[in-house]
Amino acid sequence: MKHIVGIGGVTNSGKTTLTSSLLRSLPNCCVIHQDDFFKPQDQIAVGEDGFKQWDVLESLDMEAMLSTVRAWASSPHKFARAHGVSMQPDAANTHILLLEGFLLYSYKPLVDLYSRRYFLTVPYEECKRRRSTRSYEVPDPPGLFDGHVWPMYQKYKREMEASGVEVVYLDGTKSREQLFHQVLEDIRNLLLNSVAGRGQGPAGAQGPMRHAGHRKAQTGAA
Ligand SMILES: Nc1ncnc2c1ncn2[C@@H]1O[C@H](COP(=O)(O)OP(=O)(O)O)[C@@H](O)[C@H]1O
Ligand SMILES: O=C(O)c1ccc[n+]([C@@H]2O[C@H](COP(=O)([O-])O)[C@@H](O)[C@H]2O)c1
Repeated sequence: MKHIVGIGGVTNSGKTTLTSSLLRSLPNCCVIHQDDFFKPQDQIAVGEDGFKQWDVLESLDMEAMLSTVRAWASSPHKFARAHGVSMQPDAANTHILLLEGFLLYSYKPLVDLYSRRYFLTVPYEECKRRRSTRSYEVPDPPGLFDGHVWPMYQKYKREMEASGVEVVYLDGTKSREQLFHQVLEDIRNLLLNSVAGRGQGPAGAQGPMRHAGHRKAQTGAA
């Protein structure tokens, strides 16, 4: 059984933190981080507001990300081996791919492939506070959060909701432990139900995917 699980949501909501914990606890689990698919800086458009437009789908090479997902789907064993994930013999038929990122559910070719779509939220003030302590490869210029990051988050979230994509909202102000246990239990139920033949997700993975090369991917041993 192949399952693609999305860990999406606003910047600094705890996506990477949660994903790392899940990766250590789920069997035969690989991960792809959307941040690894940012285009080079010189390809990022500058908006009328003067800011580089990092927080739009066009700033990401989503075709390359999709190819990486397809590589996993076409041969999860091979993908796991290539990324140092050792197979758990007692769960040999279970394969999980975590996709982690801030714009996971806005790219149409991927949106139906998830067995579960989690979406972490944090309120504006907390998000801004966490973001101010974060250092990215390209540091935030003054005013970026209010002028670009938060408005784009709101725009994409509104569009996602309007398009009817089904997500499971998670409150990113809960403790790391609470979030981890909540999601781990939910995914374990998902796995049990799919083994029992009930509530099977789309397992994007089951579709007619061909193997495709990938640019960057990270994985973790279960
Ligand atoms: N549940 C949580 N409660 C409080 N702070 C958190 C929580 N999860 C993560 N953080 C902190 O928030 C910041 C962003 O976390 P991170 O996992 O990198 O978020 P994201 O991947 O969504 O940008 C980090 O400083 C991290 O330690
Ligand atoms: O990783 C990078 O190279 C990078 C370069 C410029 C900007 N970012 C920011 O990365 C944010 C998304 O990542 P995250 O982990 O905060 O959800 C997004 O809000 C961008 O503004 C990230």
